[in-house]
Amino acid sequence: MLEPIAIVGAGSIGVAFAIVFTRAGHPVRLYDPDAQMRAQAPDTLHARASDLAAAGLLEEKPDALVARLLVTGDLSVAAQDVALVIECAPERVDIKQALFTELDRLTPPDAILASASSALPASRYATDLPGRARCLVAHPGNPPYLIPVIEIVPAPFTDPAAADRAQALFAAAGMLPIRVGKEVEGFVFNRLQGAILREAYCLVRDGVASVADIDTVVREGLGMRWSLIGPFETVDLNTRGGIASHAQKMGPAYERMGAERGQHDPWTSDLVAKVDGERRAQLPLDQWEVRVAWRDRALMQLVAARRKPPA
Ligand SMILES: NC(=O)C1=CN([C@@H]2O[C@H](COP(=O)(O)OP(=O)(O)OC[C@H]3O[C@@H](n4cnc5c(N)ncnc54)[C@H](O)[C@@H]3O)[C@@H](O)[C@H]2O)C=CC1
Ligand SMILES: O=C(O)[C@@H](O)C(=O)[C@H](O)[C@@H](O)CO
Repeated sequence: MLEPIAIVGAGSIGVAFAIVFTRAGHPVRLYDPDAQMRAQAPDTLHARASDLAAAGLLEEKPDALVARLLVTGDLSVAAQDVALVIECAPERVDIKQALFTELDRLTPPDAILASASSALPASRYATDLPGRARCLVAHPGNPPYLIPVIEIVPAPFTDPAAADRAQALFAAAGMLPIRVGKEVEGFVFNRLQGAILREAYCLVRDGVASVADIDTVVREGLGMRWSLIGPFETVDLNTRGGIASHAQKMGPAYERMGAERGQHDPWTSDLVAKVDGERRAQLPLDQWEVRVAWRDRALMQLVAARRKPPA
């Protein structure tokens, strides 16, 4: 029997995490103070699991996942003998602080207390807890049962073993944990998303493009490549000579664009050398043509898959 998992908050992300962990075979205790959210959670989980099954993405019947779910309005019931708590309550420090204080009292001392927070580091609400060493952020992309990356964000006081344990639990449940090295607001996922959103809002404000057209540029352009390769690999493969050549050619233009928005973070030669060094360790330049051809074959498969009518 796999360890029980507690999920606190039965909204969009809480129910999505309930799918992740019931699908992985864990008993899941889902807590919410709102009776209506509690009442609708099993049906929502069953409906999403049925969609997963129809897409060929679920190896069990949806009923099997619901059978592992216990929904409760009693936090102490949810917290009993769990290995991991995922807090999915509203994005408010006061609510998270109150919950972490209660969970620190109610859970076994070795249970990991993880917040799904979009931007609030654990040091904003766990610093004063006796059990703070087991507290951290585990920030998913929505929905986590389809988007595998999850950011494990330790606070300065988090025990590295607790972060390791959290990564192991999420990885065993089929997710792709990355360790964020420093506590910053918004971590990596939402800082990158925020950078794009800030520019997109400016482009709409200044009458440069419509909301729909900006979404098209990302969906039918940047996003197609980014669903296969990340932003650094994208420009590395776009430019003969790799990312160092890209920085030389495009760096001044990107610096001017940043200055327009009041941002002055130059791509210094040391920074470019660091980025280029990491890229060359992943892809020696003598393999550049081979990888470019791979990229195009992967894009061809993506284009072909998108042409297939949905089941
Ligand atoms: N929706 C998204 O795309 C993502 C959200 N998150 C984060 O996950 C957390 C939850 O977000 P959503 O699921 O979107 O919110 P939501 O509004 O869908 O659900 C929040 C749930 O928390 C419950 N709740 C309210 N007070 C509570 C309390 N004191 N204790 C326990 N539960 C309480 C509500 O009844 C509701 O069911 C937030 O911190 C959010 O920033 C993280 C990644 C993606
Ligand atoms: O975009 C996502 O899935 C996450 O990074 C989020 O944190 C939320 O969408 C956030 O931006 C709004 O709740």
